[in-house]
Amino acid sequence: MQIALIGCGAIGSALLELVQNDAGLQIAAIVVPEGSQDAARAVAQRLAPGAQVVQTVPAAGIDLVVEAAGHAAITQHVLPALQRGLPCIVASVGALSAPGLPEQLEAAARAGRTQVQLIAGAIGGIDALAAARIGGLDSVRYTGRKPPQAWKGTPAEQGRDLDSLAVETLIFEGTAREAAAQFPKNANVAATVSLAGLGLDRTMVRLIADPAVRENLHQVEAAGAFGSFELTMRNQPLTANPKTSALTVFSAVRALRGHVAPLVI
Ligand SMILES: NC(=O)C1=CN([C@@H]2O[C@H](COP(=O)(O)OP(=O)(O)OC[C@H]3O[C@@H](n4cnc5c(N)ncnc54)[C@H](O)[C@@H]3O)[C@@H](O)[C@H]2O)C=CC1
Ligand SMILES: O=C([O-])CC(=O)C(=O)O
Repeated sequence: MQIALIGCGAIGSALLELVQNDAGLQIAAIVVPEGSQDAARAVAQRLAPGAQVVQTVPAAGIDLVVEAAGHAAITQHVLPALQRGLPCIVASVGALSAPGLPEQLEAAARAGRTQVQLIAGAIGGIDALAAARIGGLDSVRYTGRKPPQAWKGTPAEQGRDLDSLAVETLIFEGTAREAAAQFPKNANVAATVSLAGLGLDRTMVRLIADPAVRENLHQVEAAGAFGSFELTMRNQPLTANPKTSALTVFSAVRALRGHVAPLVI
C-alpha cells in the first residue's frame, strides 16, 4: 500500500521509524509546508528514502493518507484527498470542533466513496465509549493534565508564568468544542472523547497544568445505560514534542497496519 504522510514533526518522524520495515506499507510521499521541506527531506533520507517530499498529496500513486500535521491540514489536504477517493487516517481530531467540518468530511468521504478514520490517539476506551453511546450515555467528563511546559505557546500562558507554577492550576473548564478550538495541540483527545460519546457541546472538559506530573494524564469518567467507567491514562510524552504522547504515534501506526493486516483487533 502506497502511503502519503501529512506532517513530519514529532508524530510523523516517530511513525516513519516504526513502519520503515513494514513490507505492506510504503511511504510514497511526505506532505509538509514549504518552510518544513528541508527538515522533512533530512528525516526522509534516514527513514523513508523512497518517499518524495511535497507540498500537496500527489495526484496519482497513493492508496492511503495519514495526517499528523495539525488542524489546518484537514481542510487543506484531507478534504480534497477524500473527495478523490483516498481513505484518510486523521490524528488532528480537534479540527472537527470547527462548525460544519464534520459534515464536510462526511460529504467528501461520501463523494469519494471512501472513509475518514479518526484515531483514538493519546486516549483509550474509545471503543467502550462509542459502544456505550448506543445504549445511551448520561454524562462524560474528560480531564487533561500535563506538566506546565506542555502548555507553552497556548492560552494557558495568559496571566501566568508557567515556569514558576508551584501547584496544579486549572487552565480551562468548558465544553469539548471550546477546548479543542482554544488548545488545538493539546485538546484533540477532548474532541475524540466527545465525538465518540456525548458530542462536542455536552462533554465537559477540564485542562490542568500540574508541576507534580511528568506524564500526560488523561482521565475519562462516563456513565449511562451500560453502567459506568473511569479511565486514567499516564502517557509518556515524546521528547520531540512534550505536548504529544507517544501513544498517539502507536495509535496512528495501528491504524495504518489495520489497513493491510488479515486480522484486525
Ligand atoms: N489525537 C491525538 O491524541 C493527538 C493529536 N495530535 C495532533 O497531531 C498534530 C501533530 O503533532 P506533532 O507531530 O506532535 O506536531 P509537530 O509540531 O511536531 O509536527 C507538525 C508537523 O506538521 C507539519 N505541518 C504543519 N501544518 C501543516 C499543514 N497545513 N500541512 C502539512 N503539514 C503541516 C509541520 O511542518 C510539522 O512537520 C498536532 O498538531 C495535533 O493536531 C497531537 C497529539 C495527540
Ligand atoms: O498527546 C496527548 O497527550 C494529547 C494531546 O496532545 C491532545 O489531545 O491534543
